[in-house]
Amino acid sequence: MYLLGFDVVKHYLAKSWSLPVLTIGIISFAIAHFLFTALKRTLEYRADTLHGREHGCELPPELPKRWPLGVDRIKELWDSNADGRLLAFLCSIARDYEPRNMLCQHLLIGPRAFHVLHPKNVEALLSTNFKDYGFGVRPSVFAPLLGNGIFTQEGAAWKHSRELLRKQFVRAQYQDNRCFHEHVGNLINCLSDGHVDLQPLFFNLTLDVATDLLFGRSVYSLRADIDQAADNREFAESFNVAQEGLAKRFRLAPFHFIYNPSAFRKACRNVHMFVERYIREQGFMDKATGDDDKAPESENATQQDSASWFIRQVAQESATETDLRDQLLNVLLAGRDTTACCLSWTLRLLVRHPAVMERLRHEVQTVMGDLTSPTREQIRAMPFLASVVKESLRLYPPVPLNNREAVRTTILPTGGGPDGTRPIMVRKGEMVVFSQYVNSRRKNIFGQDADNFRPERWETGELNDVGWGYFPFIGGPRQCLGEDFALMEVSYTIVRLLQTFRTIELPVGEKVEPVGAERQVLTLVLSSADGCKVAVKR
Ligand code: HEM
Repeated sequence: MYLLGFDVVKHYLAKSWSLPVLTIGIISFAIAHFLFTALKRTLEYRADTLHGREHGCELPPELPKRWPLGVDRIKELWDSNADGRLLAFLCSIARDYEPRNMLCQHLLIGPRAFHVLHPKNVEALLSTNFKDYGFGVRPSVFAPLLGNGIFTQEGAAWKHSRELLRKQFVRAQYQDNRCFHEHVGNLINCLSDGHVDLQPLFFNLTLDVATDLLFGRSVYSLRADIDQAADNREFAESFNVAQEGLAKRFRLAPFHFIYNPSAFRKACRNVHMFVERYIREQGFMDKATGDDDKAPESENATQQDSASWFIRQVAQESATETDLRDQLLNVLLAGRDTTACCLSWTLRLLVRHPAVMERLRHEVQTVMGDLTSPTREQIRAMPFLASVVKESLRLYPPVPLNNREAVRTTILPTGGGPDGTRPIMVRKGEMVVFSQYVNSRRKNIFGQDADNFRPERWETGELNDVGWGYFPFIGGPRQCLGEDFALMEVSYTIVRLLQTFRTIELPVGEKVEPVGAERQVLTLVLSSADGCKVAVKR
């Protein structure tokens, strides 16, 4: 075909009159293509408008703005982000829409974006009309580090990855807590009586645990000052740099390609080489694993069997070494920072609420007595601990802000029109933003004390019908696969810290601000700008 086309072009060029004819032909084709596309878009737009009218759709109000194109709003957004208070700013806007639970805004550049607050709209977005939405530019933002894995895929490829990984996570739920024991021990060994910032240590902990689970080999970043191997250290550092790069690209969204410095590329390369080398050394792609593999729950399984079991199972269904590498890195990214942030915010809240800390200590002591190393059953017998973590995830969801892009024109069930009850049409290519952080502070969802840390609200039954008002792990088909694992890791760590240290309290002179008033760092996840400083005593 190609050669045939080439011959035709050559034939025309050979004739003296052919060049102008060719030029006119190309210009005519371009104009025809433009007109055809414009006509197609106009017809689609009209058909969508009609569809919206038939369903009684109306737009929600626009975000009030003083300057053309809402430049004032964009500036406010920028300033509040630089000040570490972007989410507080979004909450202040949402307050104006409280009774309707819906707002709409136009971005300076790019398509219209709807910010949904109403639980019915969140449900439509993440569950009922799941198929109408995609990730937009997310896959290409994350591609340099994550390639092609569950976190970046959509459609059939995502379904395959989801099924593959889901099986491993279901099995992982039967595991005992051996996977946490060693690393939480290393964390505790880093702490001596006195003041410490727990936040960076929690990031090390969750990296060590996640690499152990996924690769069958921890990078032991908590042993960096003792005996961490050089290649592990290089991996841990490179992974941090690569992840910071992804966060920067994420903020640039459609212009993410602008950010691709050599340090970022080098960090991604190092991470890839580390994982590939390990896959090759262990022969994960060569060994056909089968039923005789000792599953982690089997009685004869050793710690090593449990540790490399995950990677062997994923290897079995990965076509190439790169596929396997990408899947592992996707899960590592999904599970590492999120869990560290949850731990950090929970401890920050606990030291600022001594009565809650005291009640939690009492529960841990009652269930555990003199036993250390809590089992899954023991952790499940601590309902107050579960409420504390749930409340911390409500006020500080590690993924506080998220979005989807409509892949076809679709409808949100409520929030449009003057009384805020009409459905809203979302046209193909428009964005929908959703935020657990903002929703968590809605008084018409969580009551008058929505801003306060009160774990008891999860015990009284007052939130039995909260439904899609609470979604820190989102929900629907793309619900977090690591939820159970993360909750176990967080709970295990808190129990061990409380058992080891007689007191864990706010250091003298540390600020006590109202919940949500502190400075925050928003990357892909939400962390505290001032860390998690505590005073510990054995
Ligand atoms: C407190 C800790 C965690 C929180 C709050 C959390 C939250 C989330 C959220 C909000 C998503 C959806 C992202 C989106 O689609 O835009 C997600 C997806 C995911 N999470 Fe988690 N996560 C946590 C821990 C973990 C852990 C420990 C793992 C694994 C070890 C993990 C594995 C995954 C995976 C594989 C997905 C992708 C699911 C899919 O797209 O089908 N997460 N998580």
